[in-house]
Amino acid sequence: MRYLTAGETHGPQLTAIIEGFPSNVTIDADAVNFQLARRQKGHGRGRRMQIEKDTARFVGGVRHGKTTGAPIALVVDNNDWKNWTKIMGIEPVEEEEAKRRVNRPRPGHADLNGGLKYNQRDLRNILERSSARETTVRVAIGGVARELLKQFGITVAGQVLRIGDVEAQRADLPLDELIRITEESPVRVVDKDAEARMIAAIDAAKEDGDTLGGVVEVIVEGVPVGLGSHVQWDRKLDGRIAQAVLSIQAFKGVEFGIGFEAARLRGSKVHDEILYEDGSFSRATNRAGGFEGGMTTGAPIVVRGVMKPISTLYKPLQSVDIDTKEAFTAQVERSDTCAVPAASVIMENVIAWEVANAFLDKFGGDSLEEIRRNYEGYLQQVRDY
Ligand SMILES: Cc1cc2nc3c(=O)[nH]c(=O)nc-3n(C[C@H](O)[C@H](O)[C@H](O)COP(=O)(O)O)c2cc1C
Ligand SMILES: C=C(O[C@@H]1CC(C(=O)O)=C[C@@H](OP(=O)(O)O)[C@H]1O)C(=O)O
Repeated sequence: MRYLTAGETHGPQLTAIIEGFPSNVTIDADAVNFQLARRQKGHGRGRRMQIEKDTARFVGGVRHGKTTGAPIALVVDNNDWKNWTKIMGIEPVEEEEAKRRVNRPRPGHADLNGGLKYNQRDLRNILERSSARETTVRVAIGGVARELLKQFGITVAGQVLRIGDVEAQRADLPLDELIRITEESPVRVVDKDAEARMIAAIDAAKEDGDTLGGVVEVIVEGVPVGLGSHVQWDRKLDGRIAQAVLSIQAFKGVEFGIGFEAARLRGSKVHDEILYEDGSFSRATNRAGGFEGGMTTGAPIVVRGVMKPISTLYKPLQSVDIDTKEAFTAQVERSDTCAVPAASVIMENVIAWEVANAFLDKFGGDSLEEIRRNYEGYLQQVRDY
């Protein structure tokens, strides 16, 4: 499977096309929209989230609630577009005022690199596309992927582990409970004490015109052994997941299982011993986070991602005016203070897509029925091994 997205943050809509999705999968539009609603929540978001009410509009590939095997096309409208029609319209505009030109690049955003690379003197042409607004459709795509995963009992959930210097106690709960509890938290944690301190830290950063990043953990349960492959670099599923996580705007690091901690431990404290009980293989621990050789071990996938602090600062950093080349502070665009809770939902959904894609690579078929036959045959092979 593959997908492409298009659209600008203040343009009319974000658009996605998914190619290669199998037929006969029930698409619960409410479940997809639930993912979009989750992405809009979280303490620390700016005013934009009050303007938008994101919903996915399916415009191809789904009929009477089921996929047909044709490309799935979906659209998320930007409510804010009505305030930007002149500035973001296709037609040329003359007045400088109507352009809302950006000429003082924000350190940490895509503005300067993008301007130089695409030879754009209005950095709005860069920020409009680099904006994390694009993640609306990626979350909708993840929501579609989850509809396939659901058929095979695969569940994805996330929690925030850190915001700035406040660390939350990691909750080790059944995933449905984790989803239910984090859903009620404005910072997507289970640890109530940390929740209060995280909210206070976000408020303090906002007060100072500053921003905060953090750490997010995502868990995938119900994956069979053997998704991904050791035989070719780009078929390693941990590698694909890492790329997907790092493709989320502002994500700068990724780790699996005990992750970077492995660097300071001996091998005996890192690897997961192999057991054979009740007719099947298992592991004493899951320090590897569900991967060996780029393939799933059958244990839950455990991935953490690091999000840097938002780069638009209301007390802006030093920058340079691209016209005069004079020192100036960076431009201030309406912005979030902290988007780590929202990013946890994005991370869940981009990972859901990668797992669904690897699932199809392994059990590939054009219809759900064909995939199910292949899947069940493989499970029998594993049982008989
Ligand atoms: C959910 C979410 C919301 C974001 N909101 C903002 C924002 O309001 N202002 C901002 O400057 N950056 C925001 N970002 C981060 C920028 O999009 C990102 O830093 C920029 O595209 C440059 O890419 P890079 O940080 O990956 O290098 C957000 C990121 C995410 C995931
Ligand atoms: C629109 C979203 O996030 C935006 C991501 C973003 C950025 O620079 O990445 C900048 C802000 O855009 P605006 O200036 O329109 O408020 C965020 O609100 C969203 O998540 O749906």
